[in-house]
Amino acid sequence: MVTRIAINGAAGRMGQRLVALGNEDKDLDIVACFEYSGHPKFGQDAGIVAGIGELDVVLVEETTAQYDAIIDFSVPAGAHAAVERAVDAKAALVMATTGLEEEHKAKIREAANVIPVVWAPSMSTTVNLTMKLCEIAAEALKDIPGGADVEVLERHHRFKEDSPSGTALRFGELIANKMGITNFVHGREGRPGARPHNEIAYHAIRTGDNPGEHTIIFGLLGETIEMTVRASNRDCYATGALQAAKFAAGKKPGLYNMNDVLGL
Ligand SMILES: NC(=O)C1=CN([C@@H]2O[C@H](COP(=O)(O)OP(=O)(O)OC[C@H]3O[C@@H](n4cnc5c(N)ncnc54)[C@H](OP(=O)(O)O)[C@@H]3O)[C@@H](O)[C@H]2O)C=CC1
Ligand SMILES: O=C(O)C1=N[C@H](C(=O)O)C[C@H](O)C1
Repeated sequence: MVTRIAINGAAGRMGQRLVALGNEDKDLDIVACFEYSGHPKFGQDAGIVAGIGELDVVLVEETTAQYDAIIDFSVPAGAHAAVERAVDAKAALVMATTGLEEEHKAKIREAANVIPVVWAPSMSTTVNLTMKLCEIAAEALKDIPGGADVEVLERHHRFKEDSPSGTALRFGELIANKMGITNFVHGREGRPGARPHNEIAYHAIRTGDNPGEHTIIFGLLGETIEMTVRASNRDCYATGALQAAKFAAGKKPGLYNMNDVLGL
């Protein structure tokens, strides 16, 4: 069965890869590509913008095309619009945008009462697998004598607008839940004093064109374990999101994550 998809933020870095890879997938049909009307590429063919030649799908704000799923990699305002579009169209929603405010998150949760929603800060297989591994480590180390200090480092391209990454925050949340940690800090400066155990620190690095890298450190007295997961390009996120769209289309309403999609 072919899944008809719409892509929101289609002229962006991720949007272009979704257009290119979605077009190669015989089980998918790209029927709509959304951008906001002020975008410099608005009205242009989405395939040309993505560098794959004409697709006959133009960057628009509205469409009469019917779609089974909408994939959103945009900005918070764009994500808000994507939720409304999905609910109006009774389509599945794949929500990938990070840096959302509580009002956007509440809207996504509310939408999941009426449509299927896959929502994840990273659509990458290896990132989601690393999250599982970190949960195992956190469970094993939570009561270790001397304590285990958890620090989450992330590196992304200089254009990234939110910080720390949604993925870093999710790593912290999952580990904190396992270890009973309640304090979170962002970097350190001055003289903060000895590190308390009940704390996870995030460190966000922004350089060049890095498509995404996360290192999770569990530091003990006498030994350290670190897990690093690194993207070589954006296709790991795009293929995951396309897989999520196929998974969600036709599912019953509810909130799903990439573990559901990937069977992790
Ligand atoms: N979950 C995951 O696996 C991943 C999530 N992400 C997240 O996806 C988001 C997008 O990343 P990326 O593609 O690198 O960012 P880009 O800025 O390259 O792309 C976002 C696109 O959305 C456009 N846009 C802005 N406002 C709207 C709107 N109201 N409606 C529709 N489109 C709009 C932007 O236009 P303009 O450039 O003019 O602002 C741009 O074309 C980020 O939040 C990022 O963190 C990224 C990779 C993986
Ligand atoms: O903006 C990006 O590029 C990425 N954003 C996501 C995040 O904030 O976690 C996922 C990925 O790391 C790439």
